[in-house]
Amino acid sequence: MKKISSKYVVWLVFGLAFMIGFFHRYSIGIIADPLREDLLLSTAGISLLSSMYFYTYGFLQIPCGIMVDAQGPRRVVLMGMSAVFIGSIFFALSPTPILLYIARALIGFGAATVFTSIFKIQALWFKPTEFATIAGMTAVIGNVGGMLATAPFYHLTNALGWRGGHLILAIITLMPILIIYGWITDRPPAKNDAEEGKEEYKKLEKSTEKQPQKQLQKQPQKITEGLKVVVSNPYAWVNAVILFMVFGSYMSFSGLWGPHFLRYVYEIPLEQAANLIMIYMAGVLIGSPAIGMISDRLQKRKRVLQTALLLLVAGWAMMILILPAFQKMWLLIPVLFITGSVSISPMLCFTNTKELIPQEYTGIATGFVNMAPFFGTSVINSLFAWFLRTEETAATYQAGALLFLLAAIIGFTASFLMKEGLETKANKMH
Ligand SMILES: NCCCC[C@H](N)C(=O)NCC(=O)O
Repeated sequence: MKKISSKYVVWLVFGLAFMIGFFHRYSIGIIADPLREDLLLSTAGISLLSSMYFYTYGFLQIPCGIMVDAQGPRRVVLMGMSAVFIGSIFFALSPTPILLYIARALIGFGAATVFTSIFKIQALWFKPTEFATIAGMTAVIGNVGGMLATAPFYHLTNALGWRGGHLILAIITLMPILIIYGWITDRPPAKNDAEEGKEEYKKLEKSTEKQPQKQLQKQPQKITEGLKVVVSNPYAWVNAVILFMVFGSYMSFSGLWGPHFLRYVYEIPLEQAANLIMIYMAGVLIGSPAIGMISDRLQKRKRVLQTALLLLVAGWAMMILILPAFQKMWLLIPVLFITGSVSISPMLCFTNTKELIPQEYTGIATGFVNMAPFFGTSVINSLFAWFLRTEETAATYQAGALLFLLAAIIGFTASFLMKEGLETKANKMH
């Protein structure tokens, strides 16, 4: 069977898998009420059900990265998406809450395989100077999945019920499984390397081992070596710290505290506050590829990220401290948009980590730094809740939101410790 040779099509198919994973991440809120009624779940039960995904997803990032480096992204995603497929069917047919939890954990496990895989695909198929742009697009495609899990999923489940909705999701999951199985290879066909023609691309290919997955299969000690290479790299830790702080705040604001912060601090109805979060998310969607493109054009990661993080500090300061004093709603809209667009700038940390670690360990490296935002979110969410322990007022929400400002300042400061990956690779080549 003729394999797909367009890197964009390959990326798009993996992107579809990423989108499905993101969809599941945010799907529980919409079906919480019917789940409560049908399976007698409490609020704590709903929260646990939603968290099952995050726990498995976060903890499995490094194991998934190891598998991706050892087995190649194609096999790992096939296995992962099959787990999502089976999990969706179990979810749809679950007669008891316990089976529902198991199904959700299975979905989380499957979805966890996709991010490290898509980054490996990007590393194997795209030129280093295209990497930040395509990584930015990956974040967009994921967020589109998250958006589809809101109103469109509401309408789907209104028509078919939560069980029917999950059966439809299972059918959609078959699409990337079948395409990847039949038409996708881990690496571009050899002739594509020649077609690329760029010196830089050829040199990079030479500088990395041709068949890393076979070697890893034969030498399990290479996995330990890969872990050592990644964990002992101080620059990978710097990127993890920035991701912990900035993505932790981004997920905490957009996923939990944002609407209530705006409601209390700007004295607006919750519905209007939720609409304003959409402005922040629009900033994320536009900022992600834009920042990646600027970074690829300038061939700089550190400087671009630093500029974005400085804007982020200014954005949070305006939103938390300055604008509430003046109650200028019209200014809040551009500030939210700009803060959203720079909140996503740490996508460059994934690109930077990938550039500092040999290509054979891209999976482990991506998995290692991708754990940080999940821990960051849970720590920031809990600390924020601490500020609200006695009462929920404008002052307590403002105090909690200062965590976002503090996290941005820490992220910005940490960015001075980053090392330019593109320069490092170029220097090694000469
Ligand atoms: N709204 C969720 C934030 C996601 C951050 C980022 N765009 C991303 O894709 N991270 C990787 C992941 O596995 O979630």
